[in-house]
Amino acid sequence: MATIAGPAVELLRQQKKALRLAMKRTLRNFPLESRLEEDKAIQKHVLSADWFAQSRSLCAYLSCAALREVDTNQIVASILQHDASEMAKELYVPRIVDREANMVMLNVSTTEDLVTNSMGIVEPDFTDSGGHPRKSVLEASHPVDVLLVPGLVFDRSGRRCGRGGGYYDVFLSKYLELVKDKNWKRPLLVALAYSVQVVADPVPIAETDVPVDALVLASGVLPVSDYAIKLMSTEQT
Ligand SMILES: Nc1nc2c(c(=O)[nH]1)N(C=O)[C@@H](CNc1ccc(C(=O)N[C@@H](CCC(=O)O)C(=O)O)cc1)CN2
Ligand SMILES: Nc1ncnc2c1ncn2[C@@H]1O[C@H](COP(=O)(O)OP(=O)(O)OP(=O)(O)O)[C@@H](O)[C@H]1O
Repeated sequence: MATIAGPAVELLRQQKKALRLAMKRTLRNFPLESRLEEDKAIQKHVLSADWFAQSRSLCAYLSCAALREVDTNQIVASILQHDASEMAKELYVPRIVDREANMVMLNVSTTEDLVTNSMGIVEPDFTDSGGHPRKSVLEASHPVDVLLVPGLVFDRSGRRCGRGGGYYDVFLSKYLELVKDKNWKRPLLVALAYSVQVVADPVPIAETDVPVDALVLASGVLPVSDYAIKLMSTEQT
């Protein structure tokens, strides 16, 4: 096996590296006004979706402007600033643990819980303001309904290429395993992407890459898995 897997793995690594480089260039050339326009439209689609309104617990990434990630500030603010008439939603956000692709999703209840780390990414501390450890989504007594994931390149089948850390792939495989073990309802994996981040050719993937169920684009919500098509069928673009 090793004689076959070796060169194949190396080829895939090179293909992904080239794809990431090309997409970073594309994003640099994507005009700011278009980016802001799409940020607004994408977040509006999320905020007005039934699957979002009905969700009680979510994981979401905290967008990094320098990385030109689709903005999640309005979504995060909306989750944290529910008014008395609405049911509160629980939010978990990523926190890097080490350089070995380990990441946890920690519960936060206010934007004051978030601080910018050395990589320019906003993250929560491991402990809350009272010094108590924050709850990890892996320790929660119930599953999240929706996971909003970042990424660099996507195709229309939901294949995803991230920044190369493997953080999301490792976390998602762990989390989906837990969901299966507990017999929980599977969460919807939803990626937010600018129009230029969806490519026509299939994104090269390995067995460990976890595809998403749906993409939210400026043009609308695009469910891609059978699971998402069933759950989001009224919202296809
Ligand atoms: N907003 C956000 N939070 C996240 C992620 C993410 O992609 N976006 N992650 C998802 O994994 C984890 C952090 N992983 C990261 C991986 C790479 C870079 C980064 O700055 N990469 C540079 C290149 C750095 C280099 O090659 O030396 C880049 O992509 O331009 C940032 C975060 C957890 N939190
Ligand atoms: N479930 C997993 N278990 C162990 N290693 C993994 C797993 N998933 C990915 N990796 C490893 O992580 C590294 C980066 O993977 P990949 O290129 O798929 O990351 P990415 O999707 O770009 O990043 P991210 O998931 O952080 O957005 C690879 O060496 C890959 O083998």
